[in-house]
Amino acid sequence: MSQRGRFISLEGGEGVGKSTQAKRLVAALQARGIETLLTREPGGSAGAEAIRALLLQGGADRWSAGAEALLFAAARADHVARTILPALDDGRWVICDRFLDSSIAYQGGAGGVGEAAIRMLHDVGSNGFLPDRTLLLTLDPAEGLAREDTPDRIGEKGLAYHRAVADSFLVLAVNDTSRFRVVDASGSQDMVTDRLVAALDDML
Ligand SMILES: Nc1ncnc2c1ncn2[C@@H]1O[C@H](COP(=O)(O)OP(=O)(O)OP(=O)(O)O)[C@@H](O)[C@H]1O
Ligand SMILES: Cc1cn([C@H]2C[C@H](O)[C@@H](COP(=O)(O)O)O2)c(=O)[nH]c1=O
Repeated sequence: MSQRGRFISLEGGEGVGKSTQAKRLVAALQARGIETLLTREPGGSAGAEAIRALLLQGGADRWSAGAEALLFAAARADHVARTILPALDDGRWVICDRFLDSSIAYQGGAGGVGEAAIRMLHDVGSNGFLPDRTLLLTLDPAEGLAREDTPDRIGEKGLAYHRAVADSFLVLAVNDTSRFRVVDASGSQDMVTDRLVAALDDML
């Protein structure tokens, strides 16, 4: 039987480079002979991708923060059960572009739902399942938003909301230094990839 894979999430605000770096990280791991699956949230399974369309299209006030939290938790439950756990059980590593901490920072912190409520929904939907390591990419939110050509429904919520998201992410990282690594997202893409690989060094 193969050894269980590792589950790595990439987190951070809008435009910090998560999607770019998730692909680069997969390439770096595969170059080391590690079979790796790239996935994302919201999405990553058929049901979760259908919920993604509901969440990211429409006007900024289409959903309340509470309704958003429920939809993200439902999408995550499907994604964990149908995509993430089977890949880990097969021995593959999973790189996930956003996971639970996005819900805590966006809906829980900036949206005002609260961290405890988000964790409770995650307990119900996904048995409280957590990444082995979370890489938090940090960049000034104004710089990140300026990189986005076509912001989605949540990306359009305004700078104050996104500053609150960035603050919430940092609090999470400071409070759980065993799971989180904070990685500077400024500089060239190569520089950021090198920092991310270094932040996984002890697992390689
Ligand atoms: N190190 C970098 N320096 C400058 N631009 C970058 C860097 N990394 C990525 N970008 C560019 O910034 C934009 C956003 O990158 P990307 O989509 O990877 O960010 P993201 O964090 O996944 O965004 P989102 O929050 O919307 O998911 C893209 O145009 C990308 O090419
Ligand atoms: C998982 C998750 C995501 N969000 C927000 C963050 C972004 O604005 C979008 C996802 O877009 P991306 O370009 O694919 O990163 O959704 C959120 O508010 N809560 C979450 O749990």
